[in-house]
Amino acid sequence: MASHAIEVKNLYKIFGPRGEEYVDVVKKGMGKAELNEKHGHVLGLQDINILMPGGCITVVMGLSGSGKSTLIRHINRLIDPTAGEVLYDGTDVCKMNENDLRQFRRHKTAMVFQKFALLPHRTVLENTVYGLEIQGIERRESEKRARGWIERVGLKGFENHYPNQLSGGMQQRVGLARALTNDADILLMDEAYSALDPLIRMDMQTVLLDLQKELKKTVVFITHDLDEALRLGDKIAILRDGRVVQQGTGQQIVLSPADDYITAFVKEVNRGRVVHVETIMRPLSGNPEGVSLTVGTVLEAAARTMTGAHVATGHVVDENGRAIGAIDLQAIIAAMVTPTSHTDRQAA
Ligand SMILES: Nc1ncnc2c1ncn2[C@@H]1O[C@H](COP(=O)(O)OP(=O)(O)OP(=O)(O)O)[C@@H](O)[C@H]1O
Repeated sequence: MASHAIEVKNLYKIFGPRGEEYVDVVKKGMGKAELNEKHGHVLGLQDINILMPGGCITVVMGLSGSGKSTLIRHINRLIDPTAGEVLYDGTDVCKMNENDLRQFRRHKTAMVFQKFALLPHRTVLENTVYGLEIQGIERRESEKRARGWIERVGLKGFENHYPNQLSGGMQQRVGLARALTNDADILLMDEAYSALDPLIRMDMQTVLLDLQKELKKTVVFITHDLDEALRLGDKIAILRDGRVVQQGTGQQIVLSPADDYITAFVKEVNRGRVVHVETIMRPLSGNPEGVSLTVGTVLEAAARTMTGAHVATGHVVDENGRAIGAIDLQAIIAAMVTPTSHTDRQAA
């Protein structure tokens, strides 16, 4: 069975007329500044290797100019790589012929943009059916599907409104409904929520997480916001200057930042709301003691439960209620305290 995973392998993008000529020097260690200075070419991405598992949300995070948009645009080949592969279910998107690429883009991928990209003269319904219209799907069927998704994203009753009659959050819901109506396996979201107010942004994150529980699409989500990355990402890849500096689960990144750059990024994160009890539990020795904490409970909630029950010990249980580890309040508090730097942590 197809896994619907996306595998980015040894990907390089060097912007400029003779990018291919400089792949080797970059491989040998020439950095972005030197390449620009000596050869007038821009190093967009270098040696990117990321497995984006099917049915999961992979977040690509990084500051402005780190290469996030360049990377996501390779997935539906809006940009051709200078070297490397982008495999989807084993097929290299970069080698598809024109017809296969058109089919892939139309049927397998859908994009959600920061600026919504809605057609202003079309209503919510007409914007949502647009993709199906292009595919030549019969109106009755396309409208039925569109109305279903409009309802799912919480816009029932707004079908006949125009984009300028809607708030930013509502417009982004239309963008999401339009993308989902396509029924594509891959959802590409490029800074989709970055223009929204914080509360609306949280709402939209919740909408995506709720839908994803059921839809299990392969989502690639670009953001420069770590809180958003930690909330949404089953997996997070952090880019800097066109390179992946660290990839893993949010917890791995917060607990074991790969270098001082990532440490600085995660410093302000409330680890109590990110790290799960199973991550820091120790093996059970003897009978389970204290309060029972289900896998997935975050440290802050665990500490609250223990304090409420006036105990300093607990055990972690799996989905079936089986005890799988032990934990105590002291370990929880220790894990909630942020290490000062990567170097300090290594020395500790
Ligand atoms: N068409 C292009 N020609 C030349 N350089 C480019 C081109 N597109 C992107 N770049 C450069 O590639 C690097 C990565 O850019 P990219 O837009 O992918 O970063 P980003 O992380 O998405 O940034 P932002 O968050 O600001 O959108 C930057 O140095 C950028 O200037």
